[in-house]
Amino acid sequence: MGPLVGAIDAGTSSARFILFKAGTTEIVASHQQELSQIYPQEGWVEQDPMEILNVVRDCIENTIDKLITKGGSVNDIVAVGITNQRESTIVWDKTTGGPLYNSIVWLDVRTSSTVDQLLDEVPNQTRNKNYLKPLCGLPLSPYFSAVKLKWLYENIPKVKKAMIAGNCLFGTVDSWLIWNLTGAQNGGLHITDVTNASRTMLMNIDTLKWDPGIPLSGCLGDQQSALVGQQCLNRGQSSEEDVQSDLLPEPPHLHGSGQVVKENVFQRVLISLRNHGHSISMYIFEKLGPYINFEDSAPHSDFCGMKNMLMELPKAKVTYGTGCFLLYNTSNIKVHSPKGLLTTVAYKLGPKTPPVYALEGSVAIAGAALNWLRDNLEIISSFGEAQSVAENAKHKQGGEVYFVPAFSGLYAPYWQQEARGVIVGISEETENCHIVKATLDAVCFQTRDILEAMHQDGGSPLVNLQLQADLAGVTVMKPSMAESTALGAAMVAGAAVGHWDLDGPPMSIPSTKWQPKISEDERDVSYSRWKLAIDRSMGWSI
Ligand SMILES: Nc1ncnc2c1ncn2[C@@H]1O[C@H](COP(=O)(O)OP(=O)(O)O)[C@@H](O)[C@H]1O
Ligand SMILES: O=P(O)(O)OC[C@H](O)CO
Repeated sequence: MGPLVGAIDAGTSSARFILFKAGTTEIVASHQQELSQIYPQEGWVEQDPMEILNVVRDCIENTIDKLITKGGSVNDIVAVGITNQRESTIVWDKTTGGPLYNSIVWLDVRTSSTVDQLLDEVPNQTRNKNYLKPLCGLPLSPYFSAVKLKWLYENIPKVKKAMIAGNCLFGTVDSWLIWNLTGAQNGGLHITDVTNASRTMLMNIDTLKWDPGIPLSGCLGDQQSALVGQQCLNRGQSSEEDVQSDLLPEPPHLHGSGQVVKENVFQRVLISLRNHGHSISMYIFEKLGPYINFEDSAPHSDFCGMKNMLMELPKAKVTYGTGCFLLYNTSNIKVHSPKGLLTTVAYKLGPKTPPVYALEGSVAIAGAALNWLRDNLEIISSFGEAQSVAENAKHKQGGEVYFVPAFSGLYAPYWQQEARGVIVGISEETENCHIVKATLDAVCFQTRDILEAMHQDGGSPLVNLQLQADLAGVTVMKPSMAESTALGAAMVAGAAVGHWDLDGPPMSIPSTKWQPKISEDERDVSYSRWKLAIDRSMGWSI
């Protein structure tokens, strides 16, 4: 059956293990299991590190069982990659191997006051959130690992004691899993990679060094992995000069629509809706309006040729899981965003290759809002039901409802840790279906917020892509193989052992393309109402 490449995808809501046929997008066997979340106090989100580890182990074991049933064997697996929820902070005792505290999940906002204190320490009393951005690419926010680690040191005596004794290991979920899967107390590797490290606030994004430096390799944060899996790569580009020329293409000859469309940088945004059914994606794309064209299903290769579409590979993707993350590959260039986007490491393929960077728009609550409808409000019984329930709202009064799911503040482009969720526009006619619809709308509006920020960000490379977009219109593709995150980890792991050629032509992934069905006026009116709802969510938890 082999060679096969495995990918461990340890997300926030679920973990999976997936076996791909090397060099292809074909899934041979997989297993997925949900993960529980612990909410000890308002705004606190934890997970049990042992549960994460055990669920990952179960996923691996079940997948192997399925492989064997199909006639394969463990010996067919030539490499395993790992991809994971980022920022979540785990500390454990290197002598016992036991966690010293639960994982503090990326969504957790207990460190708001820690961030506040840090802001007080910014020179010249400016309280500038972006003070460290030139160094690490990130604003000061409870989102990132460093503040979570500081909180653990200051608040959990066991952690402080182990740190002082030199027995405490810190890591994001990738490090925790790798340490355990490579022997734990008996020589387990305590490593991470630059994509995860770039989200701790502890790594300099220029030098890619810790303070002091440690060489890293081996895995990818889940959103960067999805960027690779969606093939938003810079194939064959090794120098800054090459990158520049790619970003300054000759204006292409426009075939097809014959209409020059003024659009944004995202002429091609790849969307990965993991677990989300077809109809729900339809709904989302309809809402994303100006950024999307819908056309018939067509294989990836057709897409590349269509409308003489610039022969360029896609550079951006959005992935919807617990949160929603849009990453735009900016090649060797670190684009600093004045509009609240993060400058992050996209990937680094081996010790001798230069790092590739990305601009990221992070949204904390996307799929998690559906969990809230199911588990807290109990107004849907399954995720799959959300679409049909929301459809009912179309035929009923009471539909002017907007829901800003700022459960733990708002991330990009607002970075407002004091924001909290609001549902506005409720009338006597409002029913469950309106709330469900408003939840799905919120996922779309938040993505649009990010797209707007990217659009406005301008900056030299993006402005040039804008020109390209002006001519091409906008196409968004949803790959039929939705496990882009795991695929990225498999690609990188496979490449490291010579079983995946990342420089070769892109793999052909059948995809569906989308374009809006509602009018621009309708879209603009609802988006301006969304902005009003955002205003109402701001500053609530002060
Ligand atoms: N059929 C569906 N339709 C819409 N959303 C779904 C569906 N199935 C799962 N989801 C959403 O996807 C999220 C989980 O996706 P997953 O890829 O497991 O996330 P993560 O990578 O964060 O672990 C859940 O929050 C859930 O709300
Ligand atoms: O669990 P996901 O897939 O929503 O991803 C979580 C992110 O990595 C958090 O930054």
